[in-house]
Amino acid sequence: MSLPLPDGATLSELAPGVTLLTLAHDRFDARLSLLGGQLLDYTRHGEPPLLYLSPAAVFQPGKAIRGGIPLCWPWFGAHPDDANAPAHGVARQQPWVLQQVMRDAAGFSVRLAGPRHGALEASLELRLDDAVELALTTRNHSSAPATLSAALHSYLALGDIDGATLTGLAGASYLDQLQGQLSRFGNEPLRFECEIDAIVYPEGPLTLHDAAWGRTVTLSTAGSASSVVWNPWIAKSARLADLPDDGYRHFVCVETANAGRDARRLAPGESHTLRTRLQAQPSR
Ligand SMILES: O=P(O)(O)OC[C@H]1O[C@H](O)[C@H](O)[C@@H](O)[C@@H]1O
Repeated sequence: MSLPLPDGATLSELAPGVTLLTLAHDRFDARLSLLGGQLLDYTRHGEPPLLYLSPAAVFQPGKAIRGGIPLCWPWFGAHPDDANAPAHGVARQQPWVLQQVMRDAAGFSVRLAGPRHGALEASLELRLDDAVELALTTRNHSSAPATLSAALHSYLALGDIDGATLTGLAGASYLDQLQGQLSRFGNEPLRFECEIDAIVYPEGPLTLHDAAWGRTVTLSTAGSASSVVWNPWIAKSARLADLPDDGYRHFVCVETANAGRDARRLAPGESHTLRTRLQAQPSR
């Protein structure tokens, strides 16, 4: 029996083996790929998109989709001891199972079951209304403790990288992944003027300010003490086949995470939820 879908929710095939859930609401439209359990876009009517989806993204089972909110799970970055394991874990290349779609006056709630990796099992809850909320839960089914790292790898769309800043990092420590160095931010907002790839340890919510579109996006998190800030800049954009050469101008990844020293140890039977809420607002 197929899953009952509320008004405004439809399933279709985006590409061979890639199922798409489209959500149409009076106030916004969104699309979610069951490959990767990945929100691809969310756009409030009359506003620019919240998320960047690369026009050169590849939609193919076994490949990660460049853009939206990929789920890095159950490890972030390179596997700690297997050089052949895929970067950012197994969740983003695998099909997730749609379990429930509900609609109310304000929006949609969606529940997905994710892949299992060893003793770890993932599930995802999404709430889409005036904001976007994701909760990625990991359960350890083993009788032994297990290590987890993860990220909600949101590609936040920008009108233009020029004039974009990130606030909420004053005095925060960070691991510069390009230099392999631990450092600390000063009090100035972070500007984007070159490649950046850092695991940051903020004390509170981060806000991305976009001068070109005159808006801010605030990320409120729970179950997380780290975020990853990434922009590939010019040379890396040119190297990435699934990103246009000027792609770096149109997004910054601000990824709510359990990464670096914020990786978690799950006791037998324990579960952990990594949560983020993305709220866009006009700049004041
Ligand atoms: O190209 P991907 O595997 O999707 O990774 C894209 C980026 O993801 C994160 O932000 C990492 O910190 C970066 O090191 C990586 O380059």
